[in-house]
Amino acid sequence: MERDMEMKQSKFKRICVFCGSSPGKKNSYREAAIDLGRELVSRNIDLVYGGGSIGLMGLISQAVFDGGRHVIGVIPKTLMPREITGETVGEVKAVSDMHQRKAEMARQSDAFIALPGGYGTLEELLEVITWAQLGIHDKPVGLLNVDGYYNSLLSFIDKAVEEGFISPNARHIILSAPTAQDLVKYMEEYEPQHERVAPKLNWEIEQLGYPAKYEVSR
Ligand SMILES: CC(C)=CCNc1ncnc2c1ncn2[C@@H]1O[C@H](COP(=O)(O)O)[C@@H](O)[C@H]1O
Repeated sequence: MERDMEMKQSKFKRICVFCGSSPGKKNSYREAAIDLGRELVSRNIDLVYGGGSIGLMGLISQAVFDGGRHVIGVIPKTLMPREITGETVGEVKAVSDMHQRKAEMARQSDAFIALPGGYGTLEELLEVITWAQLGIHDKPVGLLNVDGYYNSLLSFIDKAVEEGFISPNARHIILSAPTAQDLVKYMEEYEPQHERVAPKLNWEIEQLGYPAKYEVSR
């Protein structure tokens, strides 16, 4: 038993989860959000997410909070009224806008996972993939492909590789699996394979809003 716990100890301290502000139609989406929350708890991983209690965001944050791990909700001031996003469990970090929210979520986390979601989730997911491609970070990005929800996105990405718009190396940035257990395991084993195109520090400063004293001259 003790050995099991030991084996489950993660190299990640905090994972950022992007997910729908809606619950989706199938039970499996809601179950996957809770299951991922419990997987993080079992590996002693804290959660960073977009704040609030609506949709899958609410389910995962509650599961991680109930499991006794730290939850950080990063939420723009304009979305803070409870009638918009509901109650946030754990720590709340208020930011000024959506851009700052993404930068702060990225800065706080060691890896990213996308559960099923809509435009917001896709936008957040594609942004961290793009940042990885550019060498802004080298944190693993995982897609929890619940009931094949993301099959068409993955096919589209394969098409983009085939047509020469995404390099085969950059295709490896996205890890995917149908269950939280397998996904986190793959992410633990991830080694970046894509080439870096920019000096890392410059990008970090510009994109992730690092303190001005580190600013580089142009
Ligand atoms: C005004 C309005 C429609 C509010 C809905 N309430 C919301 N509250 C907090 N974050 C949200 C909300 N809607 C979208 N997001 C952001 O977009 C992502 C989910 O969007 P979506 O449901 O996949 O597309 C979340 O990770 C979150 O960062």
